[in-house]
Amino acid sequence: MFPSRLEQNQLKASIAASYNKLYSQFSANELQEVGNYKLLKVVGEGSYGKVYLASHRLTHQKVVLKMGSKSDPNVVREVFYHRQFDYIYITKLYEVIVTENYVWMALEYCPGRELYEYLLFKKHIPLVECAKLFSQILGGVYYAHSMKCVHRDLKLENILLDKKGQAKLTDFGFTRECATKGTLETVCGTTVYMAPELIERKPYEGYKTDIWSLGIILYTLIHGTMPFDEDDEMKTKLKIVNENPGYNRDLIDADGEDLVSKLLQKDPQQRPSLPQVLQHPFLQPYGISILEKTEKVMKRQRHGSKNFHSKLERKLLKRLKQTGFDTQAIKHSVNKKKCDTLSGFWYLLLEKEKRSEILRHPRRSRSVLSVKKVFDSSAPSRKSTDNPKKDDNVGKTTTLRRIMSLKSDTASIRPPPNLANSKETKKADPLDGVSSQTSSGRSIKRPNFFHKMTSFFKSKKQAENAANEEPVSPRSDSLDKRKRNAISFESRKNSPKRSPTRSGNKDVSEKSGLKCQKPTMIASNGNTNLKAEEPRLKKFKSNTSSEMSRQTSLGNYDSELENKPAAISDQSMYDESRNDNSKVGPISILSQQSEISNDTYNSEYSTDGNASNSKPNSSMSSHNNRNTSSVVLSPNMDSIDNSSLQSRVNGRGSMSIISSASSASEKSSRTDSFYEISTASSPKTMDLRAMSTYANADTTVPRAAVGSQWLAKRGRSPVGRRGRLPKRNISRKLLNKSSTAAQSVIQEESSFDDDEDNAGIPVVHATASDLERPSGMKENTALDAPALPVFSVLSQDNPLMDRRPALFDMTRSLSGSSGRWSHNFLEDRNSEGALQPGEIHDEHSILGIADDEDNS
Ligand SMILES: Nc1ncnc2c1ncn2[C@@H]1O[C@H](COP(=O)(O)OP(=O)(O)OP(=O)(O)O)[C@@H](O)[C@H]1O
Repeated sequence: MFPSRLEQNQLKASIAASYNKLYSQFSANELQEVGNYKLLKVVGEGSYGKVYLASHRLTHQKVVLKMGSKSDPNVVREVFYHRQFDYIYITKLYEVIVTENYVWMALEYCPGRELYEYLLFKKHIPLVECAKLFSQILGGVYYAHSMKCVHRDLKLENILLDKKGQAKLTDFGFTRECATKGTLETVCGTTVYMAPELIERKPYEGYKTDIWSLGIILYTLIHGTMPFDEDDEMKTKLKIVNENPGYNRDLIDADGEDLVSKLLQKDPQQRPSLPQVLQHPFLQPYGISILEKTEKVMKRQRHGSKNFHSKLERKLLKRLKQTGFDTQAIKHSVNKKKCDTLSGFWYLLLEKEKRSEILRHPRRSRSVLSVKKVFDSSAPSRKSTDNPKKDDNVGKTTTLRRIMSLKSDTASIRPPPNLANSKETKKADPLDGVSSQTSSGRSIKRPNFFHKMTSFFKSKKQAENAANEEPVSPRSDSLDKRKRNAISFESRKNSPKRSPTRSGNKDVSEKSGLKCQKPTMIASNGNTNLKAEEPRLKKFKSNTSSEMSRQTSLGNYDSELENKPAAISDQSMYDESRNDNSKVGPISILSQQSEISNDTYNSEYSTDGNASNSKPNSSMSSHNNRNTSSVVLSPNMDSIDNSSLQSRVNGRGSMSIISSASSASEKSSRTDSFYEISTASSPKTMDLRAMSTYANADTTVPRAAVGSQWLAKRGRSPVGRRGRLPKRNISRKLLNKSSTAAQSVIQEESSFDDDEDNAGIPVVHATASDLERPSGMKENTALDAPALPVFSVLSQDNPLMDRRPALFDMTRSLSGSSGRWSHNFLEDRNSEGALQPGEIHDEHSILGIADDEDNS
């Protein structure tokens, strides 16, 4: 029967509504999904855009999605190196999604955030905790070095804390391999972390400059201030080259000072090797154990230990196979480190399974029966944790009360919320677990006997607290002292009356906008005084690009920028567009939209992660602001009101322009991480490769060529999340035309290809002795560059103004089912000298490590 008119109208309305809904989904500006990941919230902001917390749609595992521009060579570099690292102290890169304009990296989520923020929160880190965290950092660096990779931008901001509070190395944007070059020339990093030889523009050994940066990190962790940090960048550099740092004896002990001074030797050859550092007394007992662990992992990987060998992996694989998955394809992706959809899925599923295993078989230490065991085992662990040097002393008095008393030293220092609430933290250290439960007041869902016991002793201990105070050790004493200082400082902070000094600080702090004045606590006779000259801890983002003068070792960094008004205006335009983006409304989570998006992502393009379109919702923005605020949380936070924080955030655009335009000014000294391109080389064409000289090709990833798009892109980079220019250089020196002949090669790694050609390719690994390069060894010229695949420089309309590596013209998602780079980039171009599809082939993976393994 023909529907009535009313029914017809209803049907029409329903169709129209569906149609409109579909249309609005298509035209939605807000980015909600990328590949298989649903964006949840913004957790940070990198050089090229926001960093999102996301959930993997198939496994519901949390990851971080970091956006990078395809046209940024550092992004290529980052992915290239990062995906080869598989170690517990390095953030895991699960998947890489390449869209039309962007590269998205799905990374292991580290809820503890940056070590920098943690340090700001704690003001300075107690020595024992320093030893532990620093050993973990060393573990990550040692692993990377053993694969002949140097990080070159080691700093507190590039170390994250995972859910267990473990340090993890991240941000491999400046990384390069040293297998083909003994000494490097390209100056990159962050000024305050730079070794003297870098400042002096000497050829340098990458390993040794990393060790210097580690020294800066250790010093800063202990003191809460940086050893060489002046408002004037030139002064900072002079200090780095000529002066030794001063030590605060209240904060550092003799071992610590010894280690820091060794790491900060001006002569790179005098700096110790990483195994030597890890064996240093200051780091014990953590150092040795991490050294052994790292070497074990390296050995296993070197010998090609295979994935899918553990019981859990085999079980999981079997289940997948039964479900109809192509397990061969999964294996292939994982073994080849493709970082595509399949390997991302596998890693995340495996993690989920591991977690379920742990839940199914909880640790005995958490059961009622193991209370005694926990407490017994806690004694030596505490002994080694809190005061390794007083082991004997502690060993004699391993009573429960003693343990709790020791515990109180660290319990007074609040960890970041997500660390405090971390179950894993408790697992890792039962005593810490007790502390976090009780001090954070976190309600435990099912209090068991262990928890009851804990609370009982805790309350008893509190009652007897003052009376039971025991002198423990110099180190613990100093912890106590600092704890008292911290408390005293807290009470001062809360006091409505502020000393003139502090209000003075507030002014400085508010005016400067960028620096966090950090009062130093000088404990004398139990009293806390504020120093008139207060050191500070600033955040040094890799956020500006400065061209180091090649004429003078301490020359003007910024002269180049003055000649680049276009780049600066591009920058401001970009800033404006970013501001606009932040005004967009909330993202709604649309189930239907998700389905549609998924289809899209499974097609050739995963998704379009267009930053200009990826408009975060207001909640995201506000979260981001919160984020930013947390960055400027200083010890002096009582003196920084919200408005000043906000003004800093808002003032970033102009600040970034000023700082990029100014020369060695005060501002530029604060925004001083850069990647110098003058010694870098442009991408190589096949033709050029044959005829060119490769002078100064310090890297093997693509570099800016004459008037390259990269320059323009960098110029339009968003303002860094801390109100400064993006981390890496904005001003890349324009190379003259001939300099395009100075080439770099993209070392295409085997896993981007599907074939098995590279099976059995030798893997280069460094031994500890390899890492000690003879001082006289010079950097190879680029002629020594390995015979690796080369991508041509394909000019577009204007060959001078648009030279960029063809790699960036790819239009196929890396995470696509085939995982092949598209050959589209070879088309529609002035293809003189262009690389033909057949020429993209597997080459020796210099860094190829064998197979994945279970680091946990
Ligand atoms: N794996 C992660 N887990 C949690 N947060 C992360 C992770 N990676 C990055 N973030 C957050 O995102 C912020 C920016 O990330 P990151 O520093 O790696 O980006 P970037 O592009 O290198 O930025 P910049 O160049 O400004 O340092 C970090 O400060 C951190 O807060």
